[in-house]
Amino acid sequence: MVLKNATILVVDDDADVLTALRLLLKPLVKDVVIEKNPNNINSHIERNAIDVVILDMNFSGLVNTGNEGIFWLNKIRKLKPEISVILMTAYADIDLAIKGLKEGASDFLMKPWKNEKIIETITTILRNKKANTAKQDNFKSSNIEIIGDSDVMNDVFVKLKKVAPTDANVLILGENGTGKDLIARALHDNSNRKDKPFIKVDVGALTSSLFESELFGYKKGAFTDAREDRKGRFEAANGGTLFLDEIGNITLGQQVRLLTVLQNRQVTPLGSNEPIPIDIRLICATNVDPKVLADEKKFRKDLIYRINTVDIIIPPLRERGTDITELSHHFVALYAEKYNKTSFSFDSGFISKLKKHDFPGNVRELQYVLERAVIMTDGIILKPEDLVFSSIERSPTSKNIETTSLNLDDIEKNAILTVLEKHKGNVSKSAKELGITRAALYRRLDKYEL
Ligand SMILES: Nc1ncnc2c1ncn2[C@@H]1O[C@H](COP(=O)(O)OP(=O)(O)OP(=O)(O)O)[C@@H](O)[C@H]1O
Repeated sequence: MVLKNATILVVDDDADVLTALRLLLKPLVKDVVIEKNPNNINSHIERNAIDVVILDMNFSGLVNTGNEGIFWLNKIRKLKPEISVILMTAYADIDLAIKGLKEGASDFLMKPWKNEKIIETITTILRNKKANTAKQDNFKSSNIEIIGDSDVMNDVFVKLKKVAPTDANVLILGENGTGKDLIARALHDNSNRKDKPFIKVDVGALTSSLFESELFGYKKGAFTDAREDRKGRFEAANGGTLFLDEIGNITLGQQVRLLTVLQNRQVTPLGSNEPIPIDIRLICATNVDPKVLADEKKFRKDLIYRINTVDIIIPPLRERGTDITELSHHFVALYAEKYNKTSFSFDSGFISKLKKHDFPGNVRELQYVLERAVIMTDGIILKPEDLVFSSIERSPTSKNIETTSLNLDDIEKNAILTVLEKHKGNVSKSAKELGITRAALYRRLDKYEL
């Protein structure tokens, strides 16, 4: 796909290396240009539309600058900053390669190289470039970067681009952790309402008594604890977007109340007789199987029609092909920065191990696994052993749990695992049953390393 249209320049003073790389890449890319003498880099990049340069770091003393690779890297960056540079280095020069990353190289490869690693590195660089250009054209958002270049995700992006500027109600469907929240925000950020509020409510986690007061607001004295007037979330979102998450988990009674507000386009706070007109764009999301939503005993058809002018189905991570590579580079770079670590490179088995896992917790699970890997590793090359998959995503069984202990932590851990098992790993439902927020449940999952 991206490789097919790429032109690669390989610069190395070893003729065998040039031949081997040309033979490897020629069938995959548009063109491979090879060059022994780095002094000619300039004319190649002026003459050809080079996408990626694979650059050796040692050129038997052609220039005397400490290191030739870094010298030529800087030249390329100065002349054509849009060209990506991959440094080729021997293991002993790894510190220099890291210096190269800091100076703008996209990645480095170690000699002797593995063919699949070279192809994967080039593909990732080209994909990131393409995704960034596409995002600049399509989905500009100040703080959201939605990674993905698989066909299934590109279909999602095409739909998002069409729907975002309209006021259509959108229903986002997808498993836990697929990015529904992120997509909802992106829809708002790319709509005409972007300068107005974006209000998210996790309706699935609201108890029946909280549902109305939270959504519709209340007047002072409406019930015992109502010590002052409080705006509901509908009113808070006025002019902007209201995002109702976990909509598939609300009761039939709650569905009726929601439908009434949506039909009348007005809310009446508890304890008041004066309806307030509301102007919101509604986005809903759920991880509930669409078949359940189609079951009239569980979900009202009239409500579904109202919230679902357009539906967007976010595919699970295991169906997104090589997006996993791109997301991994993204998260590893993010966490390397967060934890003040150096740039990381991936051992060839690292991505293979990720690809073999089926990620029931989707992108969120990948994110946690990579954050843990970045924190725990001592090296600069991430290896398969650095990946530890969490057991909570694989419906845990209470058989593993110490049930006789009366230690409070054990009891809490036990309760969490039991509830997670009951709800097949669904964090929202589990949090609701445990009587805590999703954030509080995630904190405990972290605490018990579940
Ligand atoms: N395509 C993506 N690119 C970058 N980050 C992503 C992507 N998809 C998801 N994420 C990240 O993964 C995490 C989980 O995403 P998000 O909360 O949007 O999922 P969700 O489907 O709403 O989950 P849940 O069903 O549990 O509410 C977030 O940190 C989000 O930023």
